[in-house]
Amino acid sequence: MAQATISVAPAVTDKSEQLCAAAASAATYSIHDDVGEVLFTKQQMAEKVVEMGKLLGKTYEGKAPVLMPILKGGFIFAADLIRALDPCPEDLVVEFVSARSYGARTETSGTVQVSFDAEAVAGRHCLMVDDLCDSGLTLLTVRDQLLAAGAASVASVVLLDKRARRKVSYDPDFVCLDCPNQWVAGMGMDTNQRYRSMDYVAVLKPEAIQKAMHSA
Ligand SMILES: O=P(O)(O)OC[C@H]1O[C@H](OP(=O)(O)OP(=O)(O)O)[C@H](O)[C@@H]1O
Repeated sequence: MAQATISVAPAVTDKSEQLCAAAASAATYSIHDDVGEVLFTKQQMAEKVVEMGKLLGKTYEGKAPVLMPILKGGFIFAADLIRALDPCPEDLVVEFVSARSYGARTETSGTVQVSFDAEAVAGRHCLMVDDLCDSGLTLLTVRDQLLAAGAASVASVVLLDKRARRKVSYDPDFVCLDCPNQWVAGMGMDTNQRYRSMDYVAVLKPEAIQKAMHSA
């Protein structure tokens, strides 16, 4: 039998800039072609997630928290954060929250549709995990519904906080990075469902936003 060999590429600590440069010269389309500016690199975010994992690990030690990723955008940050919790709280459980307000738009619709398992949160310390706090409406709405379902406490952690866009009286309890007032994508954040898989946060080219918004 022929022996299979796997070639190992040289270690790269951060690929964001190289990906954009490579996309610019590539003949075939890549989502990286649509990037106007890289705002936060993979490495910058990874460092913040490690710090946050230590802070939250200590904060929730002995509290048996419920980690609640807010779908869809929060799933990538939540996956990174849960593995960074140090120490990992005993009896930690994960429950997903479905929340949606933007759809194929860049402004919140003003109404957030929320669903979660109410039985799983009664009497528990809940930590909402989201990619972004923008108007604040999503986290405010989910928090109120968790408290109404009997949660013992509700706090939030976000990867990015876009304070300039706040429309309601709500600030996340834990913030990894402050975000400028620009439409951003990547690390779970979408533009009409695209770009969530980029492992960095970017400002898209205006024409790319228009194209994504008008795609099926
Ligand atoms: O502070 P806000 O103005 O409420 O905006 C923040 C929310 O918007 C995005 O979700 P979106 O409703 O776009 O759904 P998605 O997570 O499925 O992309 C994001 O993931 C946050 O949950």
